[in-house]
Amino acid sequence: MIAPDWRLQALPGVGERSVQRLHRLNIYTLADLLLHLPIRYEDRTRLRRIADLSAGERALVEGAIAWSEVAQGRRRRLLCRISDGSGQLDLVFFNYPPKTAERLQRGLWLRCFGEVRAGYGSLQMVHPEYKRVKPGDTDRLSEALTPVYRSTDGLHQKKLRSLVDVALELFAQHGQDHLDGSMLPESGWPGLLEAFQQIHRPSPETDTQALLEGRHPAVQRVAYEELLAHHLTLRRYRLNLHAAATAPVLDGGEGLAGQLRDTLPFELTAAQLRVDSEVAADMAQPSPMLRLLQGDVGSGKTVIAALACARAIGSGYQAAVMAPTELLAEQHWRTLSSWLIPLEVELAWLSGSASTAQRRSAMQSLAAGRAGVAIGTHALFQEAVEFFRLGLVVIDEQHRFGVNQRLALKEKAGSVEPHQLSMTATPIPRTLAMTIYADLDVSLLDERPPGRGEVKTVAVSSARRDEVIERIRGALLEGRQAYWVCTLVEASEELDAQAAEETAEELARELDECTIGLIHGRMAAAEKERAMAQFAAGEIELLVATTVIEVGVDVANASLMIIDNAERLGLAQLHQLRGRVGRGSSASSCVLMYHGPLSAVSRQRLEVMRETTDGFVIAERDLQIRGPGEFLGSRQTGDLGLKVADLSRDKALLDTVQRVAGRLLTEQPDVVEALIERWIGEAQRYGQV
Ligand SMILES: Nc1ncnc2c1ncn2[C@@H]1O[C@H](COP(=O)(O)OP(=O)(O)OP(=O)(O)O)[C@@H](O)[C@H]1O
Repeated sequence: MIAPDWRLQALPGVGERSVQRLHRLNIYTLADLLLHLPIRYEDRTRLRRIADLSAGERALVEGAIAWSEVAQGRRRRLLCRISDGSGQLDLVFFNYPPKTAERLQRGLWLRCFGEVRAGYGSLQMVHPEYKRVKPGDTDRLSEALTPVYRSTDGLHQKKLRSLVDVALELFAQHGQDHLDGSMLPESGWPGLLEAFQQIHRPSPETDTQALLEGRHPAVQRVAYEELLAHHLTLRRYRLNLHAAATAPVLDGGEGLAGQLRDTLPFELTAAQLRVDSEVAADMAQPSPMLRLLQGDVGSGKTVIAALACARAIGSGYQAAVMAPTELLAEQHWRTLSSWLIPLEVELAWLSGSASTAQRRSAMQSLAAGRAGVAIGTHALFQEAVEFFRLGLVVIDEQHRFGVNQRLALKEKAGSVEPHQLSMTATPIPRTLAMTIYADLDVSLLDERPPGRGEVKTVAVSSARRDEVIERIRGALLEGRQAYWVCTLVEASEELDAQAAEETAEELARELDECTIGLIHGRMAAAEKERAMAQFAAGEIELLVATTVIEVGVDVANASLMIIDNAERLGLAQLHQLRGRVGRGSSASSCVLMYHGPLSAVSRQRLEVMRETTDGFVIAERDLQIRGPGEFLGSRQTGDLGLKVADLSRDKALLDTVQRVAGRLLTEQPDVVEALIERWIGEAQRYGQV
């Protein structure tokens, strides 16, 4: 602990209202205050001569009031001219309190801080901060640059500054630096207290740009400690979990899993066999499995999930399969039904489009233990779904669920902890995965099932749209199917849906001999399902879609994809979309159609897409081009709850974070506890991360 009482309420002058306001800024403890970094700095350490000022800068000046007057006009304003002997500056106040005009009388010596602007014939400051001082009294000038923080209504900069002051003071008195030089990635970094002082109270010579951009060693030092604390929290969580015998031992399902393998229409790949045995070994343990299955698009993750379900059911337990969208849940339901119903497994389908009666009957069959597998979207599982004996949870598309959802799920299983298998089609570079998913074991499906056609990718300008249309016509005439993906153009789903509708109409005119279908996020679940089913059955030849089809959609006969406005998408999303073709044996193509001149980043992305179809290579390149923010989606990085560290800016720190974390966990558990306590807080705060 840094201070005896670390809550905000314990601070002098902090009442319930201030606490509420601080919460709005995500500040819950004194540590959070220290991690609330300035967004800019102001220099109030030295007085400037008025003659030296120029418009646009913020400066501290002083001078005697030469005259002041109330100017009537469209808006009444108080004008007050000060002079320091070198020059003159006008102070302008609108809507000023009546007392101000009385107070600011000729002859008074004022010290002002504000932004200098060009006025009529002279420089001015509008609404400067000001105070009366004695001429020449420079003793009380600040010694450090003045930080400006992101704030909220009713919480003034002054108040925030004084709270940070108190936090710094308490840290200086009670705070301990737990990391010695050998645990830091670089020598010469400041200690923690010094780092906070340099950030919140920098000396006038400090390179503030480096501070604001996070390159400064002081910010790096804090970011490093924050990353370390997060990583330790996840690793400790995993260690504790492994030590606890709270999960059911699911080792009785080999028979059912074997039957499933025998009835599949294909042989498992070597990678699938390996991952299946990793999963089986975990499930046979009395500590809960927390495994992340990373498989590139089309690598065959669903069958791994099905085998895991079979193992749970064969051991007398139930499984839940959760998907991020209705569309995907529906697809899982179709696939798993076709594989498991022949083995006499009952499935409960918690569809959003099912009638209340159907839903109720599915829930009853789950509660009574008749249904072995429940399938639905994440939202549906949050409702009052009761299980008879839940032993396994499969979560598809890991990166769409934050850490909290991961943890909240456990509650469904009562006193036992279900085994958990997460699946993601977004390959995550190793260092990143190890840092942000340190609580999970990772399995890789790094092999595509045999017999898949190659996907050729081209980038074309929208000026060549006519050629693209002809290409679609050709493919459809050969009996193939195609996707036309409209990417996010408008800020709203509604406008996007509209744009997709218009595109579909346009294409219907241009390709009038073809059957064209439409699917977008604003359609009712049942309508979407119908469109998808028709496409899967070959009744629709060209499917115009928004990015709702990004994940999971699996139609082997579709061998051409046009991505319109491809320059707007990140690599991960492009890769996902492209993964919808090349799922059958015929050769496929993906046309990335771009509009207008390309930015350097877009050009690089399209090049990467042309060069490779390997998701892991793409992920690495994505990280190089843009960093993990875009790569994981801002939600995911946001969900990590990092305040200072930035995974893309600070990726060079991650190796040391892992190495030092390993050492601390084995050699200095007390330091581990202290770091977690200080930066992450107690177990319930972990839930908020
Ligand atoms: N070993 C295999 N041999 C042949 N086909 C396979 C094999 N494994 C899976 N498949 C088939 O490959 C297709 C893709 O599998 P699946 O939908 O599980 O992929 P995925 O990993 O979920 O991909 P995505 O993330 O892109 O949706 C399915 O039609 C599936 O039946």
